[in-house]
Amino acid sequence: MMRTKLLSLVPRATVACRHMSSATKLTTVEVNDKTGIATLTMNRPPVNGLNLELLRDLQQSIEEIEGNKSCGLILTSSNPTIFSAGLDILEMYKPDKERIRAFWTQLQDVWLALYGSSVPTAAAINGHSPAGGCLLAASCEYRVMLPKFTIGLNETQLGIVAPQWFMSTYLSILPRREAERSLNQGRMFTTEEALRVGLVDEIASSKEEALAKCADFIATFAKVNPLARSLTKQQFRSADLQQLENERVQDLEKFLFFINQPAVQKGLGIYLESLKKKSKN
Ligand SMILES: CC/C=C\C/C=C\C/C=C\C=C\CC(=O)SCCNC(=O)CCNC(=O)[C@H](O)C(C)(C)COP(=O)(O)OP(=O)(O)OC[C@H]1O[C@@H](n2cnc3c(N)ncnc32)[C@H](O)[C@@H]1OP(=O)(O)O
Repeated sequence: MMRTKLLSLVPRATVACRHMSSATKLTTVEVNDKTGIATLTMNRPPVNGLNLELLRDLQQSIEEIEGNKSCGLILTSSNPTIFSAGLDILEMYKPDKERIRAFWTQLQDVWLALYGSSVPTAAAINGHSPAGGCLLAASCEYRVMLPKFTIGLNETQLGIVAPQWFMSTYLSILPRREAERSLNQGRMFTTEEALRVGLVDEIASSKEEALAKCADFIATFAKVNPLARSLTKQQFRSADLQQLENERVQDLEKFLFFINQPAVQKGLGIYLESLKKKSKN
């Protein structure tokens, strides 16, 4: 394994990091030698749109962290204002038949790996986090968010329906009434609102502070037996994980049927146009 000191890329207070993966282009993994915590950074400009390749790299990085006996995983973004814009709409608009199957299957794999991860997980949400971005953050056990950003499962606003496992992820954090209402509304929460409803656990004023708070959360497990901790986590999450495992093929077919509806394609086209117009103004 390649061991590179990345002192210039990390805050001064951090002692040393092992750069575990450099082969992947869209994610990086750095393990802090002192704490043993791995930081997984998404790096797909301009908005960390979750396309097939980013999802593949995410899964590879999660597996790398699991296999490397890291004490925990912190998910974050290299973009200073966007954690992740969610699924790359270009994967779903006028899709290629084979690629869209691979894309959705890969998204399932990433969720199974992250939601079911055996190590403690936290998200340092250093920017906007709509839809699939929110799903990733919500799949972690703890969330620290920077002010003046937004987060939420906004699928209904785009005319699409969040599948059951997106809902289960919300329900693992939010009270049922809040989860149902905000999913139906496609509500995006400001950082402060997200804290109030419990969608995020803490607010930090900088990315460094968010990473430190995530590391503090992970450190709360330092004296807990790791096997007891991970089996307990698994028991909490196994029904949700098992449900998708059992229904993977049906879930894929439902997604393909839904996304290929002319009305859904039309809606996605209009939404993409509105995003493009906005970015030109
Ligand atoms: C019964 C049920 C059965 C099955 C289930 C069926 C269906 C479920 C299917 C799908 C589930 C989908 C979940 C998703 O994740 S959908 C994606 C939702 N994402 C969004 O709505 C976010 C949209 N983007 C934004 O709000 C903003 O871009 C921003 C806040 C993230 C960032 O704002 P900025 O002002 O900083 O940047 P922009 O100028 O807006 O964007 C720059 C650039 O990026 C393009 N872009 C933005 N987001 C996306 C995206 N998600 N996909 C693709 N492209 C995106 C944007 O168009 C700009 O492009 P140009 O520079 O103009 O080329």
